[in-house]
Amino acid sequence: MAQPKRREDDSVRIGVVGTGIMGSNHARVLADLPHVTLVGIADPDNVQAKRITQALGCAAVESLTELLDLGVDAVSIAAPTHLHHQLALEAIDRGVHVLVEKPIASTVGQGREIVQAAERKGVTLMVGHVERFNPAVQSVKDALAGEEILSISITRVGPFPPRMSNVGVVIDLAVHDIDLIRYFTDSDISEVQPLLASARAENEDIALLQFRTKSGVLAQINTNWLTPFKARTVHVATRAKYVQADLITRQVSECFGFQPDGSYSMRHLSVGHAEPLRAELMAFVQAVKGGAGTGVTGDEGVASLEVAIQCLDRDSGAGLRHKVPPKVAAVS
Ligand SMILES: NC(=O)C1=CN([C@@H]2O[C@H](COP(=O)(O)OP(=O)(O)OC[C@H]3O[C@@H](n4cnc5c(N)ncnc54)[C@H](OP(=O)(O)O)[C@@H]3O)[C@@H](O)[C@H]2O)C=CC1
Ligand SMILES: O=C1CO[C@H](CO)[C@@H](O)[C@@H]1O
Repeated sequence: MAQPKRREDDSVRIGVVGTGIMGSNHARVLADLPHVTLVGIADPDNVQAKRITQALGCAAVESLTELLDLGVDAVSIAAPTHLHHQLALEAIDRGVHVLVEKPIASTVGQGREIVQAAERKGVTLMVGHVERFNPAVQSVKDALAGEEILSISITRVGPFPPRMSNVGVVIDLAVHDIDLIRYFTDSDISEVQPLLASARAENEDIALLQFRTKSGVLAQINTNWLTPFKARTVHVATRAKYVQADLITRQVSECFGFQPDGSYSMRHLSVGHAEPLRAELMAFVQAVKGGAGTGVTGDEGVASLEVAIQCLDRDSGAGLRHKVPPKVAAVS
């Protein structure tokens, strides 16, 4: 068994809440970060928590309350989305800094309550929109500096994650890209035109979303849980360039120098190698220690969730008719 990591004098004591896909990754990265002591992991599934804590050398507990009782400065909440509100409020109430996975909560009202509670208690609140720390996203953002953006098109598709419950593709996946559209344009979204359908899953699993930002940029998101492989691409047209990125392979290129005869030049852009989650958690630790934060704030998390909820509210509902009809029992 690995030895428990000793607390360094200036280290931040952090606990992880939830040891599913994302929580295991938070724990793995935090255990390896300088100036951090991974105190423990809370998950009602104690078998899973113990498996991870034995490898990382920290405590396994069954609830956030027990984790807080161990004495932590901060928690990273990676439990299912519908629990973010209750868990974040409990941690904040105990004066503990919070990184909460995206989306900040299930409803805008809950998200705002988390933001207000953090402000009242004077604790750091960050939302885990990890794509902001994807080096390919950084490269796109750099390429857009000083450009007049005209349109953005983002695709985020893949197979249905069987463990998924309570949320559909808009809240679970499109919220990443709503955040990216707001980030790339430095603008809020003012118009929303959604088309949703629920083909195989209980909640919407196909979403074609169109937006206009306050700054006048047109944007679209194509997301679904029907594609057998994962794809995440970004295309941005500006007055002078066309920037394209594959967020998985981290290849980013730009076309420029458009000529009247249709010819143009193209170049590949340099992209860093940092692990996005490590960069995000380092930013959180830095913010907890009083440094300037570079992560997504609670207000930004709420703003992106608000647009996602508008998409759900404004869809006509007609798409739900695409649902696979229940099998008719054979007549004997
Ligand atoms: N930023 C990103 O790219 C990603 C973000 N996420 C976000 O992370 C969050 C978790 O997703 P994911 O890891 O896929 O989900 P999982 O279902 O894989 O894991 C969630 C874990 O939390 C546990 N849990 C349930 N209730 C509690 C509780 N009260 N306290 C502590 N743990 C609890 C679950 O246990 P049990 O199974 O027993 O219920 C499960 O082990 C979601 O909000 C999701 O949106 C997810 C993937 C990527
Ligand atoms: O990006 C992601 C990968 O897929 C997961 C399941 O749909 C999401 O929760 C997550 O945000």
